[in-house]
Amino acid sequence: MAPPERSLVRLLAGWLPRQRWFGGKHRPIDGLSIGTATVLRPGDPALHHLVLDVGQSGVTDRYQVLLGVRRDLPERLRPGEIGRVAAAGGGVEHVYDAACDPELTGPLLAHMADEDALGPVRFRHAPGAELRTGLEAAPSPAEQSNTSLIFGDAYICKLFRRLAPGVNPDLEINLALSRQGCAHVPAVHGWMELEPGPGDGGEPATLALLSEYLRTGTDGWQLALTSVRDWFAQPAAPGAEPGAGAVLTAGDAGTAGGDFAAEAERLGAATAQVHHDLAAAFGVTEVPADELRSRVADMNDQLSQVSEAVPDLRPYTAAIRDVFARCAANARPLPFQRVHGDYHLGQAMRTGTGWVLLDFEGEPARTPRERRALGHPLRDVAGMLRSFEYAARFLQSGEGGDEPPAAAAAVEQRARAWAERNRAAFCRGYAAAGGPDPVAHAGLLRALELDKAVYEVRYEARNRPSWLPVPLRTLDRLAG
Ligand SMILES: Nc1ncnc2c1ncn2[C@@H]1O[C@H](COP(=O)(O)OP(=O)(O)O)[C@@H](O)[C@H]1O
Ligand SMILES: O=P(O)(O)O[C@H]1O[C@H](CO)[C@@H](O[C@H]2O[C@H](CO)[C@@H](O)[C@H](O)[C@H]2O)[C@H](O)[C@H]1O
Repeated sequence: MAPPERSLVRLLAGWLPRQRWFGGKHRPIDGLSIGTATVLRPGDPALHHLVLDVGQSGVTDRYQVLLGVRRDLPERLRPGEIGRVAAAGGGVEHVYDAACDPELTGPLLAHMADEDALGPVRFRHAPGAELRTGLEAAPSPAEQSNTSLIFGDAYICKLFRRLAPGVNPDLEINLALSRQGCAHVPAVHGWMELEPGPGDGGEPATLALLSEYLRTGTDGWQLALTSVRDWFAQPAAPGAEPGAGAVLTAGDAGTAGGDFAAEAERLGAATAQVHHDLAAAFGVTEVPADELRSRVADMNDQLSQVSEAVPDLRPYTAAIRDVFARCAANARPLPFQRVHGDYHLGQAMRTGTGWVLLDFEGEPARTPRERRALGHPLRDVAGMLRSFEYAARFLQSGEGGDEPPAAAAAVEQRARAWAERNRAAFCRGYAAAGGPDPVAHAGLLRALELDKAVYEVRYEARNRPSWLPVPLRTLDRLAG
């Protein structure tokens, strides 16, 4: 690529907001500059590693991009094209998203095996790990906040897109849990990091995490949706009129072909085990009641911000505030610890040997400090309970579509029965394996679930507006 890079910056400013992983889609980009640019592979095709400083509403975020540069762009790479720039020796070159080019991403593995350092980009492997190199990488088709590359059937490498200073909690927690001998996380094989610049506090920022690829795994979200589909395909109970009350119950949801409850219970147990190991690795702090009250104040702040931004939330805000107020009024000292922080069915994979938990990065919209903050483990339980609600309601059409009210009520009743059965099973498994009993902490759990639902309203409004009805649909009951 030829300097100056002004035309590249312009191209990137147009391309970024169209990327699933770009966290600032809801705000215009006020300024974009290239923080670091490192050639990881010269020639044609070339691989450039860029850290971009993206200014939006007075805040600057750092994003990582891998750019491929070629004189001729083969058809298969066209979907990733970002644009054309002037070439150093005259003429033009194509710039594209290198994540879709195995010729460029394959060598990342060899760099990790050799622990290379190229400019500020350092490659590391886990202590004692002997990496298999020469594997072809393909971008993962998963719906995700970052970009993952799958190397053969051996490794998955997650390229963190929005960078935060210091070690990423996903790497930090996976390494710590592996050291504890935790069976519910994938093995860490390597990572990439960026040398700290001035003002980074001397700690390298994690750029990528290379983990064991769980080739026998199916993600919990897909498994749950299969079960929900089966459940919705069941004929109505004999004599039942569509919409008639009390026809289908949580117990009936267990008679459907693909019952998920046993898996939900095992997932609850795995979650409790991971919480136990997190406590062993990072410790537990008994926080005073005031700390919980201060967290509730943060929950109220988030509620105000989201209802300001998303008017559909406003009808529920008063009821949500009441639940938060009751939680604050009943506050007492609680044991806080490191938790997952963004726990849902897509963060758990069912493998041949049991459930494995993924992605300990925390919620993408939170600051690095918030992501690392200690919390009550029921926060994760609340996240997963929300996910059962999501799965149950995912197949419901739009806002009820053109269905007559009675049919819509019957559908809602089925969704509720599936969610109730699996929520209860998960909580049972969690408590039986030693986690704090969700039933005994009902007020706290309800407040945490509502807080998560408010977060989801903002997440969906920003990232997937067509999904917004999903969290809204559950607020009526949860806040009532
Ligand atoms: N170790 C793994 N083995 C197999 N698939 C994985 C693994 N880690 C993640 N995945 C798949 O990739 C998806 C996204 O991973 P995740 O870590 O949640 O990424 P993100 O933080 O970008 O959302 C998961 O839902 C799962 O389907
Ligand atoms: O990308 P991440 O996995 O880090 O998490 C973000 O995206 C999730 C969606 O991909 C989002 O989860 C919400 O949708 C799920 C269904 O797709 C559902 O199971 C979750 O319960 C619901 O919160 C998550 O909130 C967000 O942080």
